[in-house]
Amino acid sequence: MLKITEIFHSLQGEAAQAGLPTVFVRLTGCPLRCTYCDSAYAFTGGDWMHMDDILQEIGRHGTRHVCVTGGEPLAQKRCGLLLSRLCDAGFSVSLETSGAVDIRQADERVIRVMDLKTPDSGESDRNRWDNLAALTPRDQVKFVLCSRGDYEWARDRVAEHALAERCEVLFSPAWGEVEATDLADWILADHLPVRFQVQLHKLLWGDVPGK
Ligand SMILES: C[S@@+](CC[C@H](N)C(=O)[O-])C[C@H]1O[C@@H](n2cnc3c(N)ncnc32)[C@H](O)[C@@H]1O
Ligand SMILES: Nc1nc2[nH]cc(C(=O)O)c2c(=O)[nH]1
Ligand code: SF4
Ligand SMILES: [Mg+2]
Repeated sequence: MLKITEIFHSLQGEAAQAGLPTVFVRLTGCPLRCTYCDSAYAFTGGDWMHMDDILQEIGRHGTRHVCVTGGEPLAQKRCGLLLSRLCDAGFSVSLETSGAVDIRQADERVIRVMDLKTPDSGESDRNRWDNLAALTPRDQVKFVLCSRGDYEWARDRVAEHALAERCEVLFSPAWGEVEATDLADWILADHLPVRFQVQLHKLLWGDVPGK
């Protein structure tokens, strides 16, 4: 059984798979409290669901892509099994996870999108830097930026850990906190080897749950 806040069908709005029709499974609960979190409604509540019922509900939407998110999905012990079952069923699976948990729990077939928490998130002390050793070229590291200071911090971490040589690196504005055009100009001025992204779903539908 897993505690689930919502299962919904939308366009992937984040990371390198942006734009692909995807089913989202949002697991309940998170040990972090990022200042900007747009999914705080998933901290509590939710419904316990059997693994088979989750798979059946996902299958009902008829998509190839599944994104497991939260809350912090890997905070639930059975999440690793869900990810493997989804891979076995032939889905292309991505996982949104904070850098605060051991990402080795996730099947290597999964595209792991690991968020490294910046100083202005308020949770950068929780980053598990040993996760970097587990990254493969199919994974992605994401920085969600609240300020110019966060940008410079992220830029320096990319260089320090040669992140762009390990996997794709994403820089995203925290919604409403950094101007997207400013971030784009900073990346270009510094010739950073990173992918700029904005939350496509919020451009399309606004900041609403279930989209
Ligand atoms: C809601 S979190 C769930 C997964 C996991 N807890 C994590 O933080 O990666 C999914 C992604 O949304 C990002 N996110 C949350 N609130 C955001 C906001 N206001 N603006 C931009 N990205 C945001 C997070 O940084 C994370 O990369
Ligand atoms: N459309 C859409 N794409 C997303 N990609 C990651 C999301 C998340 O909340 O983790 C998300 C979301 O909430 N909606
Ligand atoms: S780790 Fe993810 S779900 Fe948890 S508070 Fe931060 S952004 Fe929200
Ligand atoms: Mg979201």
